[in-house]
Amino acid sequence: MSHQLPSALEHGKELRDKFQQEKALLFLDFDGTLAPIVEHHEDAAISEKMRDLVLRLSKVYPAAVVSGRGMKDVSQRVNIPELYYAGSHGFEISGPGNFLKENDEAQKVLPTFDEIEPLLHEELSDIAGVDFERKKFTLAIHYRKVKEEMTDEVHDRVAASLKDYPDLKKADGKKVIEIRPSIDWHKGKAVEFLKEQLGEKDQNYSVYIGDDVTDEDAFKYVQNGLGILVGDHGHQTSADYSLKNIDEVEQFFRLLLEKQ
Ligand SMILES: O=P(O)(O)OC[C@H]1O[C@H](O[C@H]2O[C@H](CO)[C@@H](O)[C@H](O)[C@H]2O)[C@H](O)[C@@H](O)[C@@H]1O
Repeated sequence: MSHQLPSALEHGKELRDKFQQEKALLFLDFDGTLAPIVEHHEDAAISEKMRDLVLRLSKVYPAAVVSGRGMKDVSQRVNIPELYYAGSHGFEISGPGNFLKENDEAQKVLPTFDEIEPLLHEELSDIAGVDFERKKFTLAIHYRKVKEEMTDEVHDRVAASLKDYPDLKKADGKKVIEIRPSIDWHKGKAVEFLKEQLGEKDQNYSVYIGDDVTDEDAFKYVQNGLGILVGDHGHQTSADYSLKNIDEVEQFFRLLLEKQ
């Protein structure tokens, strides 16, 4: 839980010195970290203030955005062309100079997504408030607007439908079920892959900032560096520091930019 973690803001100056010394690489989640959580996923937006901070930071620390959103979607929302973007929880990665890397194994699962998506629409059609978001390599089923007493039913029906599809698996996020390929790939592995693209040789100290359970894959997997949890997702965390909310993320970014 995040309240057991030291505050990244309170330790800001020592962290800034460490990041400078280690020439840190910066990995940033989008929803809940750069953009506030909102009722409808299509309305999520990064503020001009935050965009400017991320742009300035990326000139000091090579940076990537690592998101559960589709790669195009998140890159358009952030709209800083100089950055790398890992979308669909890392299954698709883009970067400057038309860099594009899609997970080959996940490509083979695309027809299964096409098959199960209409079935799930049908299966959940009588539950008000369910909202689908298809990303290239993952399918989100949002239940933020579903009545509290019906959310277990959404989980149960999705789990039951997935029994016939061993090449897909279910993961949880904030008021969302994420259906992903049953492949050993996640945000943490995407970060390891991105280190090669972003850093110079031997530059692999990574700072990962995220708010959701799916960011735990990155907190756990990132060996050399540290994780900062934004807010509290209600589960155990492998992060090293915490920030209370997006305002604190902004303050932390400002602090990192001091003395440059
Ligand atoms: O990895 P992230 O960049 O944090 O993306 C995780 C999911 O974020 C989005 O859903 C979440 O944010 C929505 C907008 O605030 C909110 O309405 C929803 O309840 C949250 O789960 C996005 O829509 C998903 O595709 C991402 O996987």
